[in-house]
Amino acid sequence: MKVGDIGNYHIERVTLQGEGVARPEGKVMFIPACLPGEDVQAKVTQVKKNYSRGELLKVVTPAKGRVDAPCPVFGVCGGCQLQMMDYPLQLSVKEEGVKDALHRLGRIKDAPVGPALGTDHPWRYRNRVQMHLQRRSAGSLGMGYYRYNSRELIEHDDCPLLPKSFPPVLKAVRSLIQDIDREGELPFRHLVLKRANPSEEIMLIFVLAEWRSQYHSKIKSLACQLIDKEKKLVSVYININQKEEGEVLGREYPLYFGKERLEEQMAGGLRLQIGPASFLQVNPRQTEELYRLTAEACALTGLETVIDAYCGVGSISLFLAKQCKKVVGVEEVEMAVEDARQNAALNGIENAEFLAGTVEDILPAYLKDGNPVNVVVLDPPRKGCHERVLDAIVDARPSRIVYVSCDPASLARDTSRLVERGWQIEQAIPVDMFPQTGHVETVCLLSK
Ligand SMILES: C[S@@+](CC[C@H](N)C(=O)[O-])C[C@H]1O[C@@H](n2cnc3c(N)ncnc32)[C@H](O)[C@@H]1O
Repeated sequence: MKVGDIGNYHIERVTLQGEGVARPEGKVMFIPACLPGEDVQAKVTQVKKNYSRGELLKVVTPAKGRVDAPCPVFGVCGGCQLQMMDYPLQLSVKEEGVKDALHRLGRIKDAPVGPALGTDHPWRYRNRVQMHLQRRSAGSLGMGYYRYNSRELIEHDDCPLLPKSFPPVLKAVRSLIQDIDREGELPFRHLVLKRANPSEEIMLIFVLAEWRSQYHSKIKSLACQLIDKEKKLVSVYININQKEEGEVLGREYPLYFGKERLEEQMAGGLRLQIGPASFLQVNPRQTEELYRLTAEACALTGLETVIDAYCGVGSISLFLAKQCKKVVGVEEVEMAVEDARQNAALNGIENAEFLAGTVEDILPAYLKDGNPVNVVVLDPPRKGCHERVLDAIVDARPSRIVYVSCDPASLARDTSRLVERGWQIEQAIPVDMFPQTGHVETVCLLSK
């Protein structure tokens, strides 16, 4: 096989990245945008020792579940991977993706997984978006997502995952920046929109490469005109991020206009104040399901002490507080911890305590001091938990660990460490928080 060869291939399965897997000559070949069971024609684009890659030329025999992707930039934009599948097939691919990670990466053969919990609203579900800004010339500003694995800007006015209220705000931002900053003086890098439910109020965060006092008047004019024009836009923040690569948001927030925080209200009546640096789950409907499953897995009787590690603004802690004796949240972003403390007060919750710092620093010391723990909830970012965290939890001997994961690979790695130490996966339920994309959340209950 060599680059440029054209051949017909049978797709055995699909990865969470939306790539079909074929096995020509016994070696793995990845071909994007294929469905399991399809016969396709593809051109070889890369040949490595253990695998190759191809470009899909034609679907020869389409499989059940193939649909036309509605978004015109699907396949080019890096945001979605599964739009060419109908929704039931997406759910089964996610369930298989979690099983495969636990079985193959975690070497946990008998983990009971699934079925994946879907949603009635697989479009326009996101309450947060990050857009990248690039100056094309002094008078013209590009705004969009990046192409997969690249920094090339893919411009598209109406991403079908965003709520209807976002595109008008994005258009107004672009046109006002072009009016107010004709010379291209302001070093914009990105912007972030966050939307609260059910008020639908929006916070806008402009990310700049640096801050200089002479930017103040232009920024003020931009923010005030935007807040005046877009009625749902109630808060504008400036964030400074000097790094070109990596995280979109930097640590400094030198300025804001309008409201300091948004307020999210959950179905059970829980109110959450959200600042600009605080994490908020992106799919509010499915978040309710995620937290309901988390609470079910915790099986609290009112007598337990719960640790909520990686707690953000305290959402899971406060969701569980009424069902347990005490909950202790740990979070590294100080602004989020301030939000969490305010949120406890706002909801009249007195049995929740929040500690600021990394879980790997705080939790081992906290548990070593002999503080009691019955149930541990872990909801780490994609990279998963530090080994120190898992060791400290094992030594503290809680009765349950509920691992809420947004990455099947790190879930597999971390749970396999726990399984090696005598823990057992009781159940792992994938929750589809991110329809059309290859991302999947999993609520995994472990006991000993
Ligand atoms: C997936 S979010 C979960 C937040 C929260 N449980 C929720 O449902 O909204 C992960 C959180 O962990 C925080 N975080 C990331 N790494 C951390 C670390 N090493 N120690 C403590 N917190 C961390 C992030 O700031 C973020 O708030």
